[in-house]
Amino acid sequence: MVTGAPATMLDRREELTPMLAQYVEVAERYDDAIVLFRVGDFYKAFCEAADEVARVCELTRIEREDSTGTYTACGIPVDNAPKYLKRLLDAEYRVAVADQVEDPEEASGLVERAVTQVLTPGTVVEEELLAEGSNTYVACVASEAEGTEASARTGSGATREDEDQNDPAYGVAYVDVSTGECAVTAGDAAAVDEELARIDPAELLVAPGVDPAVVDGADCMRTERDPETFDPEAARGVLDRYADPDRFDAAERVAAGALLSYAEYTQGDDGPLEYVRRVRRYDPRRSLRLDATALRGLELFENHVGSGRTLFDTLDETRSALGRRRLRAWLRRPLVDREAIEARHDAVAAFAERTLAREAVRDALSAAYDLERLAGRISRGRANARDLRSLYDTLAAVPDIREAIGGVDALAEVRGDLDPLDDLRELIDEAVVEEPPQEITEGGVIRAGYDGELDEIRTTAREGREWIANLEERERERTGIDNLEVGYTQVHGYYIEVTNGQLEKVPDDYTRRQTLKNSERFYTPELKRREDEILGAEERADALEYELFADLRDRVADESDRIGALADAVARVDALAALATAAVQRDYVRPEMGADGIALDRSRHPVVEETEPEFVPNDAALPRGTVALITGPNMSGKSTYMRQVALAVVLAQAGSFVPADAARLPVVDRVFTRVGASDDIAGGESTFMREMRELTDVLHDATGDSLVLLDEVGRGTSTADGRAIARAAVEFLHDETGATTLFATHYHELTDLADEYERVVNRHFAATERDGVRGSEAPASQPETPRVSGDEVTFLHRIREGAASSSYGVEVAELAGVPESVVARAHDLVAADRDRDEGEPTVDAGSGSGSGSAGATPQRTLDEISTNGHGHGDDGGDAPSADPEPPAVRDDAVADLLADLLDHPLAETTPLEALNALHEYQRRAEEAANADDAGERA
Ligand SMILES: Nc1ncnc2c1ncn2[C@@H]1O[C@H](COP(=O)(O)OP(=O)(O)OP(=O)(O)O)[C@@H](O)[C@H]1O
Repeated sequence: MVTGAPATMLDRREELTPMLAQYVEVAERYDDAIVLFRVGDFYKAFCEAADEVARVCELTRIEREDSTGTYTACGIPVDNAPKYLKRLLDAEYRVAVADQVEDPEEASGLVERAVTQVLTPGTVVEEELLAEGSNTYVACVASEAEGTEASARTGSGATREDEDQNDPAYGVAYVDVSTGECAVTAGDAAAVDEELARIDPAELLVAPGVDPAVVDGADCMRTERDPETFDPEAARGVLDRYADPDRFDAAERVAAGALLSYAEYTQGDDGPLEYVRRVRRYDPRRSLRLDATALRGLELFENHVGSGRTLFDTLDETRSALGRRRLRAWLRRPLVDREAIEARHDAVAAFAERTLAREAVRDALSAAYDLERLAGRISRGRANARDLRSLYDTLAAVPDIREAIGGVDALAEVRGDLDPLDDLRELIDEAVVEEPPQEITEGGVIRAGYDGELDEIRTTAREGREWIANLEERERERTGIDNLEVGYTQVHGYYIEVTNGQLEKVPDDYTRRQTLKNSERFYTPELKRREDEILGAEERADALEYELFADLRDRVADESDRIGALADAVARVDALAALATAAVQRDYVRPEMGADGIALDRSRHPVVEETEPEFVPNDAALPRGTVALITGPNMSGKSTYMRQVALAVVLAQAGSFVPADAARLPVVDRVFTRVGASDDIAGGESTFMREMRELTDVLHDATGDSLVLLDEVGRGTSTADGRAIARAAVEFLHDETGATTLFATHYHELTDLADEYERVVNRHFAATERDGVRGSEAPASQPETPRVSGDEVTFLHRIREGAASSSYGVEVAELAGVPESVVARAHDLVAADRDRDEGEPTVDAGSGSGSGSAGATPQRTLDEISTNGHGHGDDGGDAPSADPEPPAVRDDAVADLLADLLDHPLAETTPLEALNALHEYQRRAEEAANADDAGERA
């Protein structure tokens, strides 16, 4: 990274020209940024900074030579700056833009320049650099106990319980500098992780005392700040400019204060950001909690595989950037207050029932500009006349929206908030012409009739121009020179031109101004006077227009609270109309809230159904506290089913209708997931370690009001361990947490739990396969016609009562194109395994990681191991040579080992302890095996 003052320039400091010396001076103050200097129509960088700008932006460098020697320079054209600035930001640069802060014409000597803005990924406000329908946040994490104390407490030796008691309160603050939205909350380390996942900042500031592990999950640019900005008193001082600091906790104060001080710094350090009108303090528990794993697992906003579509994409029927951001926020933080949820459902229902009103509203919204960002620009003094006209156009759409939803009770509240700001609209319309120019310093902005003085000046200028327009004719008549012409040049002003042949007719009051080859140019005293008058008037008019405009902009800025409130209402209307549109177009149903458990009739997965032409709807009946064990072949639809149940919950609580024929849903406090292919190895953790970490979170934090999705828990380790962990987890969820749980598993023996535990139920996914190979679902017993094609498995994607008997791993391997010989061999092994088990359910070859299907050791069931010690008899000639004979083990040692494993208090085990424990269990298993071998040899 090349930031601050370029080294070469520092070395030659004494010799630099005044302008380069000025560059070095500014660059030294912004040593964390690459500094760009406004010179003419370019933003320029010099020496090493120039080399870097040229490299990142793919621009040419130029060699410059002056009295002090040669140096390189690189310029970004001002007109096309956003494109290049974006490249620098993408390369994780902060860019300090130094503008001329003095009129070059008035400057004596070097024009004064100062940094007017520091562009950073999280604080950009340029329209061209911002994503339209989403927020760009910069966030800050600080801890209450600054310094070493805080980090010492979260050291890895602590158990979760210890952590809970001692965990310092962290403050998390975030701000969108383009809209002024700013909020802050506090919580423990886990809450920080969860909040950062939801905020999804583009840039993060971390206070010095915060343990780096706490912010590990945030995948964005880190920004270092001077430790002093995190000083509690300094932070309080900054926050005080925006809100009463005593409303916040110590950690919140530090986070918000340090953050706002950074935001001010990036906007040119001109003091408080007027458009950050409030610092909202919120409690994450007042919304349905979705941590990073859940957001990812449910693919709300991101999808790394498959169609690439997300839940948000599917629902996004909004018509404005405001609405789009709001819908995102609703999905990110669904509600937990039943009344509030039902109020949203009422509003969506009202829109869903009224097609005309809905379409009228959506049409009107299409004309709406991004009010929040407009208001931001207006308050920052960066709005031009076109921005004010955009505000006018948006305000002009409001009455139509109000009219369309008039008289609808469920929409009365939002209608009431849709204040069309008539006074402001009239003011703008009176002041600003309909199609103003881009520039606000060159006139043509203010309407006639708005200001008496301006009108007078303009009249003077106009009369002057009229007088000049008629001059040619008058002078031709007066002098008898037929070809006399009146013209104007930038340099010489107005002139009367007479060709050489007519010069003798020139009257006495003509004064020579310029001699050309074939003609002479003259002026008269009156022409000169008029010229001065016109030019003076135009200049004064431009200056006055600018003044009037700036004044108007300030008056509009004074109304930013009202504009903000209107923006909020427009965002709500758009999001509600969008949800209604999605509901109507995709046939969603209004959920009945407050049920004691989940009951979905013919529910669908909102995203998969869009791409799957024959999506099979499925019911879900899960009374509160049910643990549903879901078995079935690979690819049969288990993950999809679990996700669709969770998505119904999320959608309902976000205010949406849900994809089902009927839905009765509880209000859930938290959705936990450990679903699907989250085998990404983030942060260098092993897959299993990550899985256990996620499981720990679930077991630790789930409540009776939570919904838990677990997919193939334990598959990251050996079958026996995985099975033990899965069983223990089910027992714990049933006995201790009481969370409603969907648990997909390939460990068929877990299905026995349904006999032992009251609220454990079995569900399975059916498939048919070529005749006679396996008797999973006898085609005749099925209500629907089974889809058997050739000798392939056909998935019915239909959930049923009871447990599956088979997992079809080998068939799936075949579908996936695993070589025929391997498939054939795997079939043989599965058959041999089944013969041995005599119908006893076992873990299928091909389950979990799928390794079993390609020739690994067939696994024995838990019961086999614990009851007779020796799982398998002789395999005879059928056994593959690679298959070692299962080690004979001593019953007592194994029984003890299993008992310990099953009793292991998972909920109180940190991931590290889990690994250690596993290591110990493995050691004991080996010891038992060796002891037995030794016994046999003796
Ligand atoms: N109800 C359904 N109707 C139609 N197609 C479905 C349905 N459910 C799932 N599918 C399709 O089946 C495929 C497999 O689904 P899914 O990943 O849910 O299976 P799975 O049982 O979880 O598989 P695995 O055990 O291998 O993880 C997906 O591509 C999906 O599009």
